[in-house]
Amino acid sequence: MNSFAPLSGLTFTKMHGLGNDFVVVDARLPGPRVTPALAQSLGDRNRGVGFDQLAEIRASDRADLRLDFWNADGTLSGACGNATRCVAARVMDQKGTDSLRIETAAGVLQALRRDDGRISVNMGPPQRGWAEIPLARDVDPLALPLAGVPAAIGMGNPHCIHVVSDADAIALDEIGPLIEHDPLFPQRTNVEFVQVRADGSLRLRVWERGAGVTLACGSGACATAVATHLLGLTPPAVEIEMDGGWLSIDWRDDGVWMTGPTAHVFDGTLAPAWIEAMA
Ligand SMILES: N[C@@H](CCC[C@H](N)C(=O)O)C(=O)O
Repeated sequence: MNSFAPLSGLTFTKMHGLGNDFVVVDARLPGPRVTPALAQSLGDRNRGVGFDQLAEIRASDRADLRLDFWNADGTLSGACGNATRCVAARVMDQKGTDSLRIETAAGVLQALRRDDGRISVNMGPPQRGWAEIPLARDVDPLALPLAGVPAAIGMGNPHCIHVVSDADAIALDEIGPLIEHDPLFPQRTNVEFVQVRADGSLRLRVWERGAGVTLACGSGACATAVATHLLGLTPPAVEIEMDGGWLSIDWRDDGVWMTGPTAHVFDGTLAPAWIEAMA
């Protein structure tokens, strides 16, 4: 017997989509419930496991499963595109299927495995009205009264998209938190800086609400593709390069489809003593 094996505790799976990394916990199994404090402690990259988001699987009577998303700061989000694709990939592997329906706070989402192994999720229609995004007051979501005149789009979570000439020149870790907490966003916001390249692809960098700079953001890529299309800069289907790699986004009649790779990194068990010390 491995003498380092924990006796019992909370099991989890570590996954990532383009370096946007996740701890996946199956709350249908016995074990401690996820709370804001547990999410925050688990998200600590030094004292916990570390993640951008924690995806909590729960039972659903409307779909194959339900997912709830926790940010590293212990707050909940209505959507997480990359975690949805990652969990879909793992569950499809386990069930031997190529399609899955996943209930989220933003609705029931369809996930599919493509022939090349990439996973697609239909994130549903974007929210374009100021109250649904939500914004604090009635302003034009495509021309916000903020520096740089960014656009706001909801994908089950709020996004503030800035079109810039050089996305790599932006001091994301300085500007990101200021916009995340701007009073125009009553639920705070994710913050995107996007550059439209000569070949029609997009270069995107994201400051995530509740997580900071991440290597990729699925809902951010969807919101950005919607915004650049509405602004007349791109067709409805576009390739987006983030720091962690590429996502294909396609805004169709039935919703915004997002396609990209996923990776299963490892499975683990939290030591009971760690859980007790954290409580
Ligand atoms: N990484 C995500 C978005 C996660 C949630 C976000 N930080 C929020 O609070 O809305 C994605 O892939 O969509």
